[in-house]
Amino acid sequence: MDPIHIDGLTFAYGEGELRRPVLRDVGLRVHGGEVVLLTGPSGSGKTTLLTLIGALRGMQEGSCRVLGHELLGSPEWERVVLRRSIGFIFQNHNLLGFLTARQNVAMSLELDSTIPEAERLERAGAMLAAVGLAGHADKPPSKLSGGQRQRVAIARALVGHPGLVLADEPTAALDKVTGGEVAHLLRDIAKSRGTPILMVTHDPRILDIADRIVTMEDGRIVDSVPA
Ligand SMILES: Nc1ncnc2c1ncn2[C@@H]1O[C@H](COP(=O)(O)OP(=O)(O)OP(=O)(O)O)[C@@H](O)[C@H]1O
Repeated sequence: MDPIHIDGLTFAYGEGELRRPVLRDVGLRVHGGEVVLLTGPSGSGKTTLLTLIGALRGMQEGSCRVLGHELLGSPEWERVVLRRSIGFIFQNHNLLGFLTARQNVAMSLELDSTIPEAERLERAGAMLAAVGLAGHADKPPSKLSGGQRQRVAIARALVGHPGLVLADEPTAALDKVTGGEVAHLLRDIAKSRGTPILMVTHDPRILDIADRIVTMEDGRIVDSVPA
């Protein structure tokens, strides 16, 4: 089964007279190992769709199957289980300032109590080396550049071998060269592991990392083309 399989997904914010539909009859598949970029005008519903797929928001109508879990009507415990299988990367990295890069990455392995702390830190160090930060593992985020912080966020999202990566504008705060490097790095690591990526982006400079580009307008998917 595809890691993401959505049919007839409709979603609205607000209730009664204030109810505002933002997603209308969305259907989307993301295949194993595929890198899909989700693009479209501001307000077209991209982030809302990503948060529904990531089980960060409750479904209202339609079917949304992610890594084998149907999210319509799913209980919170199942959504928690699913979220642990997803690597999330956001625009503002969300690293904890009082921890080192290595500790930030290791933290995402803490949910698995079978991994001893020494191994968590070792795996975090290896993952930081894989994103080119071997010499920076013991620095706090404040001592790193924007691009380096986003690499830490990539390491944190991937260290637990997630079944899916969801990224929301991961390069928006970076300059052109750094944004391109970070996007390619994420793509290369995910491809080498066969991990699918769904990434919301406005950034035309990184469209070349995609296998497929999906365009949304006014809550609907209007285009889905191989890159
Ligand atoms: N929590 C919320 N409550 C009410 N309305 C919301 C909420 N979040 C988003 N919206 C509205 O839903 C619509 C879709 O927003 P969404 O953030 O999903 O779009 P987007 O395509 O990701 O936009 P952008 O590219 O600007 O981030 C917008 O009109 C937005 O104002």
